[in-house]
Amino acid sequence: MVNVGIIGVGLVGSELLSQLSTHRSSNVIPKFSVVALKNSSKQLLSSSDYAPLDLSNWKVALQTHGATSDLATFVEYLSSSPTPAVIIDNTSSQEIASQYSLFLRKGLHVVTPNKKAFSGDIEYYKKIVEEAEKNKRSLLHESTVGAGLPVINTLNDLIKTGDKIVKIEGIFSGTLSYIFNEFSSLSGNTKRKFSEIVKVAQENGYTEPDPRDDLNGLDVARKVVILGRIAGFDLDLETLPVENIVPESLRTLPSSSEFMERLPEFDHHFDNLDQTAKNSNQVLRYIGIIDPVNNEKCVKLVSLPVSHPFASLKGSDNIIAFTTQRFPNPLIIQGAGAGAGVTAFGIFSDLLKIYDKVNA
Ligand SMILES: NC(=O)C1=CN([C@@H]2O[C@H](COP(=O)(O)OP(=O)(O)OC[C@H]3O[C@@H](n4cnc5c(N)ncnc54)[C@H](OP(=O)(O)O)[C@@H]3O)[C@@H](O)[C@H]2O)C=CC1
Ligand SMILES: N[C@@H](CC=O)C(=O)O
Ligand code: NA
Repeated sequence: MVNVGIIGVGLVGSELLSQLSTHRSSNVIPKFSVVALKNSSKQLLSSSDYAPLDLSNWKVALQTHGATSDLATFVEYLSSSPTPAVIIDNTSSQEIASQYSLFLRKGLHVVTPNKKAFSGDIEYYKKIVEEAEKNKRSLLHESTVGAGLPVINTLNDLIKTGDKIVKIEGIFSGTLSYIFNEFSSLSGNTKRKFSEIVKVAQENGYTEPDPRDDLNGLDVARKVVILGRIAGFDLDLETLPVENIVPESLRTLPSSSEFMERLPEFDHHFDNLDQTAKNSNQVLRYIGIIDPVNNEKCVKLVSLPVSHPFASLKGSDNIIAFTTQRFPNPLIIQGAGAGAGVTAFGIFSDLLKIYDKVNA
């Protein structure tokens, strides 16, 4: 049995709990026991015998019986588990990401869709990767790129088996994929306004808590940095060229709701960009590139001909193309790259890897 503590029970965390609960009830011998839950104000720990929490009622239990949130107590409880324990960080918090080093030293495995630790300070990134290895603990983050799509796993396998990366490029944002697939096409469908499409992306659970973190290119930049580092390039958010498509006067608005209210003022601006692309029979797409051969590493909005593979995506699909020494015709991964269900799937598949490892 692997004991699990979950920090962050928002969109992704709630879906993960639902998937774990279904898994538990359909397996004769359960693999996981969720013994601790936490959001930013409350936490719920099981008893000293680490009995599984009742997942049919966790929201009410956390709200009514939860103690005041305290990370030190939470970590102490999990690290005293008599069986292997995993901490899952389903937040986008820098504060939690900066504690992975402690979690690993306390003997916990770490699984997360939070990109901060892997795309932030490079020394901290190297330190936690080393600490995981030294302490023989897993530090898995498949859902940080392409949600549940097997992107990190594939890249790790390519690198560990000695392949050489020639180029990585793709559409790495479910939000920006959805927005431009809907907004910029050459088909004659009745066109929706840019701001309306952003709103639907938010309602569908694709966006970051503040959609400006998608539109400013930062979320894509983080993913490019994460893949670049795994591929052996010391990429940094500070130096990576990033095209920010948030209209300048909306960048400093204090809340995401104010931003969403004012975005319609710029619908004509996005219409103009689209029209310019259309004039040369092209569509707009937001892409990321790591191309060491041509020394190009960046994220940007581009116009592509409709015959380009990135131009024909659907919904929130991501597409990631790895060109390598062994795959001169790129190895391509494509599918839904955002949303609670597919993100929780990636976290769950990381958890299963840990279960298999500790039971090997
Ligand atoms: N949505 C998607 O498609 C994808 C999301 N991700 C990543 O998944 C993560 C979660 O996203 P999502 O579920 O949409 O986010 P939400 O905002 O819905 O949920 C975040 C959760 O984290 C909790 N939280 C925030 N800060 C802290 C803290 N310091 N201590 C304890 N709890 C905290 C919040 O608690 P409270 O409510 O009390 O503040 C809330 O429960 C993010 O890192 C995101 O980038 C990755 C891939 C795809
Ligand atoms: N906001 C992100 C969610 C996944 O990382 C996206 O749109 O891709
Ligand atoms: Na992934």
